[in-house]
Amino acid sequence: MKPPKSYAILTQNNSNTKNLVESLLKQENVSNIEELQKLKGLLFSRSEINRFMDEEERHDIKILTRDTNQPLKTMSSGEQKKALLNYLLQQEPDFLILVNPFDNLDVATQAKLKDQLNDIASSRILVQLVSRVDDILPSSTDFFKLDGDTLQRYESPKDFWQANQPKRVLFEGTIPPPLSPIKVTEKTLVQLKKVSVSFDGRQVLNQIDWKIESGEFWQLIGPNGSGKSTILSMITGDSHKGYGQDLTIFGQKKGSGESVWDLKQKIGYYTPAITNKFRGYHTLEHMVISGLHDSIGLYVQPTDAEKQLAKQWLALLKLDHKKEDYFKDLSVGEKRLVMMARAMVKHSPLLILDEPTAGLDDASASLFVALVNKIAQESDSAIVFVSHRKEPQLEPERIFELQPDPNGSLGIELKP
Ligand SMILES: Nc1ncnc2c1ncn2[C@@H]1O[C@H](COP(=O)(O)OP(=O)(O)OP(=O)(O)O)[C@@H](O)[C@H]1O
Repeated sequence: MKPPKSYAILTQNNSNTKNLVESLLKQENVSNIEELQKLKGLLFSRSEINRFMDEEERHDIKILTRDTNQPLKTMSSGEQKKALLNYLLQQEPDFLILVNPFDNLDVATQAKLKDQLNDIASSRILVQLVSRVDDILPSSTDFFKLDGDTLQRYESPKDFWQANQPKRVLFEGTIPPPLSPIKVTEKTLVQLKKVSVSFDGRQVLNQIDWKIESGEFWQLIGPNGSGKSTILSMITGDSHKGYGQDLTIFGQKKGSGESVWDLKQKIGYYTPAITNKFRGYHTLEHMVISGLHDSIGLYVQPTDAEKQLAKQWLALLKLDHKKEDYFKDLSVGEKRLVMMARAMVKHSPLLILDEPTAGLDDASASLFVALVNKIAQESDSAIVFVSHRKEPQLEPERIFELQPDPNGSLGIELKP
């Protein structure tokens, strides 16, 4: 018997992924993929995990975590995805829609999930929506590209692969300088000395020593659950686990009465999930300028200098023609690029980028990485780039790896 069809849909920055997914779930007719009409589909995506997380936090409804005490929010990405896939399969859907299934997963977990999905593909229809061509499953039988709302079908796999080889984006232009540089006197921005963290008696970090100095470009790597987010949240002040530890940030020992506002002022933080907080009517220009004020939206009239700066950043991202558009009307990929400018506009002394390329298409990821390299070269900001994916163009000077161990992860510096 022939295995079921497996559809691969390449999404790009302008793709209306949400509309397509909604139509498929509502069992509506979607042109070029009519065979799925009236079949029952379920969704495997980051947004579904977020929805279940919300249910848990707001209404105390535990669905994916029925069999454990641990809240979904505190699980590693691999643990969350596993829980969601099991839950979906129990409901025996006719087809599964997979949106960027490998994002946020470490290499070993990606390989495991890939095997599992290839197995599922032998008995169930899969519809993959992926923004990176490398993520397309070998089981794919039918190939598409989503351009806005238009689903374009390729005649053959060969046509698809010929048309969609990832291109390297070369970065042109220079990074706009900050309006008012933020002064830091310390050379050492962050220092962890023998930092150990445990949750519910389980040790996650074991005696971590790490020093981040002004202007350094670090990549932080480590498998799912090794403690990367735990370290970052101690640095940004979002976790109380830093107290009582030997952790010094911008010259101030954690727990010595440092101001969280002062800390936030000096740290630029970007993770794709932040994008969801900005749902109001903010123009792109105001979005970029709001990065100077650390606010969601702008409550004061921007100055001419601020407008000029926003214009330069938007030009760099080739989005200047949309500066008066509303942020909420952009595609996901375009939103990410604007959020990236927002995080960088101030030239914070420390810039933390937490899996920033997740969900971007190949061209935008390449642009993003080129921009980060450029910032590293041209500015005084220290950068910590967290990523599972090997971004071929990324040029970190130093790599810090968390290596899991039964007594908590060890922190080791690797050669780039
Ligand atoms: N508040 C918490 N309560 C219980 N366990 C937690 C809590 N926060 C984190 N953990 C656990 O600590 C471990 C490290 O989690 P962390 O999120 O720091 O890993 P990570 O390296 O960032 O993972 P990923 O790459 O998947 O994001 C995981 O096993 C997670 O389940």
